[in-house]
Amino acid sequence: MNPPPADAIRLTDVSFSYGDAAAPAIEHVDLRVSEREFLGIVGPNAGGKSTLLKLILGLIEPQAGRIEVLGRSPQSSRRAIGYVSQYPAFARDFPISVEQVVLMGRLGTGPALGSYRCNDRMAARRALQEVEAEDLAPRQIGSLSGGQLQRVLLARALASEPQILILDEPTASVDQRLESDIFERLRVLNERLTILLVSHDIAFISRYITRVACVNRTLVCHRTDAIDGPVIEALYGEPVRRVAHEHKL
Ligand SMILES: Nc1ncnc2c1ncn2[C@@H]1O[C@H](COP(=O)(O)OP(=O)(O)OP(=O)(O)O)[C@@H](O)[C@H]1O
Repeated sequence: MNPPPADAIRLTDVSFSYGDAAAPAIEHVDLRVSEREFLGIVGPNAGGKSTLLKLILGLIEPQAGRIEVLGRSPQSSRRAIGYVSQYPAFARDFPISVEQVVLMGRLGTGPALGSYRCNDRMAARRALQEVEAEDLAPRQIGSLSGGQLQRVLLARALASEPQILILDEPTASVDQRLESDIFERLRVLNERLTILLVSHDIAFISRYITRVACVNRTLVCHRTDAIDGPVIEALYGEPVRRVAHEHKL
């Protein structure tokens, strides 16, 4: 019998509050994500989804509980995570080429500072090939369509050759055809990468994910085979954005 897959991410009784905020953003959260799992993360606005991602990325530290990423602290594993944010961290009219944007994904992956090395350029090219956007390399970033930009941002995350990919609403600004296109790519990438994906649309993502974590200060996981098709409709009726979503402690 094959051994069960190792945990890529493990949170044990994690709580986090911002400054002197009255209520914690995340409270008593337990979560285990296996290697090569594709986990969806849903929840209402201000439910704590981005806070959960920031904790896993090691950008903030919990006041209570323990987080392990690939068996180490989130800070030690930071380079093993590729991250696609909801909004690009640069102005669309900044005069920079697609290749240079994807190369940014190599920053911090090696000892050299300043100029990129040959293997950085090769990794950037491989990442662009993987999202079928090689021909976009010389284009100015500002000239891309929303769907092309999304693919380039995915390539930037892949350029660091990560083991885990984390995406925060990657398809928020693209239409449904492009959304399906991105998700088909993620399905292929999931054969070798663990993927965590924040979305407001559980009905759509349930075709691709194995489990969904509902975050509303606390966290509850559901297997998608248990909440498929008509059950999703019955549970949510419409996108989670509009659903009052309470967890009992
Ligand atoms: N930097 C911050 N300082 C203080 N409070 C914050 C900060 N970032 C988030 N919060 C608060 O923490 C709570 C959780 O926010 P978070 O951004 O994690 O939710 P979210 O589920 O990602 O929301 P959305 O779907 O609207 O993006 C909210 O009450 C929010 O106001």
